[in-house]
Amino acid sequence: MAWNCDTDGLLPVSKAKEIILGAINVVKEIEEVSLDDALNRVLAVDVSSPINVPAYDNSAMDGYALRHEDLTNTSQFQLVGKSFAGNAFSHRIEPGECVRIMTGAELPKGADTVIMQENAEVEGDSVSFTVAVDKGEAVRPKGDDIREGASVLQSGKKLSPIDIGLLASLGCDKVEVYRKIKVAVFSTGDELLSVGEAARSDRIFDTNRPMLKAMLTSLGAEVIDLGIIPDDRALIQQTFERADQEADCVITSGGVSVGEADYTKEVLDEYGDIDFWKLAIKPGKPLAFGRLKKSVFFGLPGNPVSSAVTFDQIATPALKCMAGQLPSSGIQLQAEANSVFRKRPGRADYQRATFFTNDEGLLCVQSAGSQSSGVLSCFSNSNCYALIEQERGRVEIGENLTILPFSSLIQSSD
Ligand SMILES: Nc1nc2c(c(=O)[nH]1)N[C@H]1C(S)=C(S)[C@@H](COP(=O)(O)OP(=O)(O)OC[C@H]3O[C@@H](n4cnc5c(N)ncnc54)[C@H](O)[C@@H]3O)O[C@H]1N2
Ligand code: MOO
Repeated sequence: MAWNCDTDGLLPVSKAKEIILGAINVVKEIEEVSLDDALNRVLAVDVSSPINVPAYDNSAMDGYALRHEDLTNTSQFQLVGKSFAGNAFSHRIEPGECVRIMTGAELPKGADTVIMQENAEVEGDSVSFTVAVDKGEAVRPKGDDIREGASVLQSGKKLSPIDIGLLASLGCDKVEVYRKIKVAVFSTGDELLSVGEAARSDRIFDTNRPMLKAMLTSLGAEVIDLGIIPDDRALIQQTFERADQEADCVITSGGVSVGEADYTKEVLDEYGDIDFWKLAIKPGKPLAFGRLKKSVFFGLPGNPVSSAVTFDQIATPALKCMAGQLPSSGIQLQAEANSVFRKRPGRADYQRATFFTNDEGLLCVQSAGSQSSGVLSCFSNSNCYALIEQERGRVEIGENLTILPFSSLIQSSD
């Protein structure tokens, strides 16, 4: 499994993903949660519908229900009653009769068509219609949306608000989901301060841990926050042992490159079976991955942009798979470069950028500015990656580029 970067060059991103996906296990434990607690949980069973939706033929409009064939014989219908949602007209309608009907109300027996009230003229009990309609007009037939027994949602689906609505329409008040994956996170580095501590001119705030915790929460994971661990061998070892005991996955940031003042590598060499890779990705070249005694481990690079991009592009697909989610591929679009994108061949570059439609309706993309892996502000102002492939060099204005719109993990879209 080891990939020796020194002799074989940089490890391609696709190869790294393949190795990682081959090394992880999907959680097995299933739990039942109420529909109110099901948002963003991963469905552990296939769901088929216990009922027809809608449960009965009903009207899509406020209007008049009638037999379509009668429209060829008469222009005057006799109004014989009313059908309200939840309070239906109980008799069969006979030839030449119509029933006043409200949106959602059950269609009277015998009726097959509804004409909206805007197209009706009413005089006492006599109704005539001003337009011709097709049979079945404004009728929502029983089972039109979902037939009883039909497959509705597949195991592995992360439940969205729409899925919650769909399950509610079936009357499901509980769903079986995989338990949340537990992910332990900590940062290493003597230069780090926790947010809330007083700023110091010789320290930086721990940016990665709150950012990674937020991304993990968006993913639906249970986060175990182990804080900032100083550069102390015994403390780092203890923290790895605890994290490994408590979590399915352990994520750290920093200390995976070639720096000296760091014990992470030493501890990991003893405690786990970890490979230190040099990935063909920018930002985020140094990355560690492997197994601890019980859990899997991702050592993300310390620079905040590198940490976020490697989490998003490398760790996220693996964590989704671990959580039982079906594989999904994000949207890729082609856009025209509206600015120069500087790049040297050698690594796939996930540059932060903004896409937009120009006055001619053409999809364009503009660099978000600094591509330094310490500059989060440009990341925050962007809405996509401009993905410049491994072997490609500088991209000139007017050339085509692949863009990857950010997922909700990176950016809120509204
Ligand atoms: N001689 C070389 N130097 C470096 C290489 C290399 O190949 N040869 N790789 C560079 C690349 S690429 C990256 S990325 C960084 C990654 O280094 P580490 O993962 O070992 O991270 P650190 O050295 O600990 O920190 C890098 C940088 O990030 C800051 N940092 C660390 N943790 C946090 C945090 N939690 N919140 C905010 N900022 C953090 C740290 O202060 C450093 O500025 O190495 C390059 N060097
Ligand atoms: O990951 Mo480093 O430059 O690619 O920040």
